Amino acid sequence: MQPSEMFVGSIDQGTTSTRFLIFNRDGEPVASHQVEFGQIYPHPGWHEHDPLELVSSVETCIAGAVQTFESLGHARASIACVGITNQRETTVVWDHKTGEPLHNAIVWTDTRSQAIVSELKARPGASHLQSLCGLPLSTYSSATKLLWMLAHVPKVKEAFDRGTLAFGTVDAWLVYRLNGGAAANVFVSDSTNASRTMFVNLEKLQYDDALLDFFGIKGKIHLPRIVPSSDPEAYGVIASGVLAHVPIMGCLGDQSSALVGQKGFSPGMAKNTYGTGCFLLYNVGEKPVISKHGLLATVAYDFGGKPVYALEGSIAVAGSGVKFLQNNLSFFQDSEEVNDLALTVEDNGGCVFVTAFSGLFAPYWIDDAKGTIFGITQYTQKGHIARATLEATCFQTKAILDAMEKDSGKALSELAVDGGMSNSDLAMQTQADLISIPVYRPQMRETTALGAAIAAGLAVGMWRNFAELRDINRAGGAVFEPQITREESAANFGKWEKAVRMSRGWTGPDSSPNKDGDRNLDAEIKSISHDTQFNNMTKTTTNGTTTAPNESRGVGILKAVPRQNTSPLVSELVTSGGLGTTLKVKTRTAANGDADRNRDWDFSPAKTPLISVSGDLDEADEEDLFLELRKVEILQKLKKLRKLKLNYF
Ligand SMILES: Nc1ncnc2c1ncn2[C@@H]1O[C@H](COP(=O)(O)OP(=O)(O)O)[C@@H](O)[C@H]1O
Ligand SMILES: O=P(O)(O)OC[C@H](O)CO
Repeated sequence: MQPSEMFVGSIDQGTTSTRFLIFNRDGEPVASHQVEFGQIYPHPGWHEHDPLELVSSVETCIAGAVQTFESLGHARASIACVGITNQRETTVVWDHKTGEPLHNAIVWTDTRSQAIVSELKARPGASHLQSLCGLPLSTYSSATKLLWMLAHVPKVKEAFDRGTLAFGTVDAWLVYRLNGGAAANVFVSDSTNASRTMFVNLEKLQYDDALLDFFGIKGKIHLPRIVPSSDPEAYGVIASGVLAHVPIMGCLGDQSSALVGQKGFSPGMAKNTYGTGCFLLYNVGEKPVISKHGLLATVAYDFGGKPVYALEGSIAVAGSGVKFLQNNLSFFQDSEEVNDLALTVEDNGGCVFVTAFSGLFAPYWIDDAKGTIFGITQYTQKGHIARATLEATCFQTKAILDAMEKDSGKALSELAVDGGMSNSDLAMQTQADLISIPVYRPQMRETTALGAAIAAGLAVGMWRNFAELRDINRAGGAVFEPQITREESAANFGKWEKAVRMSRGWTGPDSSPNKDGDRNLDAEIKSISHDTQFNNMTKTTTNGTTTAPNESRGVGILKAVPRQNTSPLVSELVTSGGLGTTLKVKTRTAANGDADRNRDWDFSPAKTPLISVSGDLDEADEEDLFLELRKVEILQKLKKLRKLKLNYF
């Protein structure tokens, strides 16, 4: 078949719906089919999918789109191959022998592993994970979801003990099942998906023994082989249905796929996809960049040569906020109505909605926040809440762009967008206003599906190189220019940042006001935990002398200096005396020896009111410790102590 006669199918398995699109060589979708599937919310903060329903939704979409394709006069045989793109991190476990799932998939938004995350953060080696795999420890990654299942689902633990437990992200599960399951046993995952598990070394794109060891699964679980995102052999062939025998040749996590679909092939190019969540990926070239400002390092795409990496800003709630207004609050019947509802009012009327349904992801990583609406009065209408919902994603995008600029040293000149919520003109205008650069929205917004089609199409020779993709989806886009000043934008953003600070700690211990004014201190502690970076820390000995951190031993008081040195309560907190008790932090010698000593903190403030630190501390140790102490729970302990005292042995 000549490349010009070929079509390529693309399975787009998203968080709320599945689609199958068939693209021609001009990158135009000629036929498609989409279905929504069940969202299972067993408890607050839990979110599951039925793995078998995910597979059947794919099969339904393939059948529906192929039927349309044929009704348009095309031959099924002209579909040369299929690509897959999928929701990332969502964790599926099945029995390697039978191919049957052992539990519902735990979706990327699910926060049930919060306690596991806290426990893992206190383990030796925790502070080094991000430099290996690019991801912070959080409820978001697959690893903590898997550990939750091992701890709480007997069937999963039994399979683990028997040695028959298979783990995969959605791509691996779909490829496995579409190939026929256990009989064919095609068990692979592409690098962009595999790198979201926390099990993979980001530079080598292979499982990392230190990471597997850390999570306690080394050699005990069946993991998919990691393969390039575009490969004519690795992904096997569809075993049954209307596309039986058609090969699968490409696979990309959906956010990587959208970057490819937007043709973000050069370093410095970025895209922001407003789907269920919202994800900004910035191409950084052939070396990963480990963020210092709350972003993730991830694989942009891996087409067989050198992999290309991206900095990623992940926002947990975007379109799902719109769905919440629709399904939970009955504000409207269809997502697209949010735009008109928001336009019934001139502005947000003073409302700020921190849509922290899953805590807040990048760049904040606050797992003890929950969704909170600030500024409600008798004046508030549905329209204000609708606006505040759209604005929440735009504010977080602004925070991510600021962080990205700090990490990369470069500012974006334009933001390319796509995904369901990008259909809202108001949301995109708001976005341009808040980030003070133009927002470009292509005419064809199925860029996620297009990315997987490109990955597969490159493998089959439908396109030979990136140059041949140049004209795809170039015409007819819309540009949203900023319409407010930078000062107005900064004022709006300041309000958002305040709301973020105030949403912290909701799932932490409750506290009530008392006559000592604890309530004010509580609020201040929350803001300290956010505002204070603790990297200007000084250590003051009991006689008041300030010393370099690694010089002294004996008893000392660590003094946290706020970033702009403006919060008087910080010094009150550390110097005003109080109960004189100390909290206890034990350091453990890391398994891999001296280099790691004292860098991990094992403490349980609930059990002991004493912090003591054994061994030598260098500056990095103290910084690590204080990152831990930023946790609101700990700071609330400090509130009682009014002083933090560290014992050095
Ligand atoms: N016109 C619209 N305005 C605002 N939000 C929309 C609109 N159309 C769809 N959405 C939102 O976009 C999301 C679906 O986008 P999509 O890119 O298909 O996401 P996913 O791949 O995560 O399933 C839904 O959460 C929906 O509420
Ligand atoms: O379903 P989406 O499009 O919001 O994407 C989900 C992401 O892949 C989660 O990391």
